[in-house]
Amino acid sequence: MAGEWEKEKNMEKIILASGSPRRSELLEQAGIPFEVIKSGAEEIITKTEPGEIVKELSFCKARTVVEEHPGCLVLGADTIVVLDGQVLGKPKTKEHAMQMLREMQGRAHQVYTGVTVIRDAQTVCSFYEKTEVVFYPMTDDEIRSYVESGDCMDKAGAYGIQGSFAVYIKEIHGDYYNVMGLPVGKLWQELKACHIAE
Ligand SMILES: Cc1cn([C@H]2C[C@H](O)[C@@H](COP(=O)(O)OP(=O)(O)OP(=O)(O)O)O2)c(=O)[nH]c1=O
Repeated sequence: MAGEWEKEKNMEKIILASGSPRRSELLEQAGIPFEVIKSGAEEIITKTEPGEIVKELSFCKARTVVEEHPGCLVLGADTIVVLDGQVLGKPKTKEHAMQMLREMQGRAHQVYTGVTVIRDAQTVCSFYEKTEVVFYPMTDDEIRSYVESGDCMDKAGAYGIQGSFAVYIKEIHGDYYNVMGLPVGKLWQELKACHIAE
């Protein structure tokens, strides 16, 4: 029985223009056939609204890969954290990570992931998903110890919901997988709506 669910979906293979191991893991888990070709896109932001920013960045990532792979379906994605209207990307240093996590104490923040799927010059779909997250209060020692573990350095907002940081997650409103970097449920709905998947 389980085998039925583990089977790869019957659809065209997607090129995942992302080096994020989480995104690969989620596509794998969903049974969506893919291969990874990392994008070297420069992340230039011209938008101001968070949903538009992540859509724009996901498009940039997909576009650089599609140029080298004409005719292929290419997926780009980007995740940011927004705290009181301020965009937080990945921390630049451990001190920066500590500062972000301290600022996120006692208030909700929003995680936005934008996804763009393109083929040649045609945008197949482009959307974003927003999830609200609230942490349990953390002492400065707990923040330091988490940051020292190094888990935070490659993640927007300086934490990974899917790892040891899980013990500090108090509330989540919306799609968990969106926080991890890819809203696979919404992606699947979009792929079905444009007849890429059935
Ligand atoms: C908030 C949060 C983010 N993240 C990750 C997802 C993304 O990989 C990363 C945000 O950085 P991104 O710039 O979106 O992606 P990336 O640099 O990892 O990969 P690429 O640019 O090649 O596509 O943060 C988690 O894994 N867990 C979390 O809880």
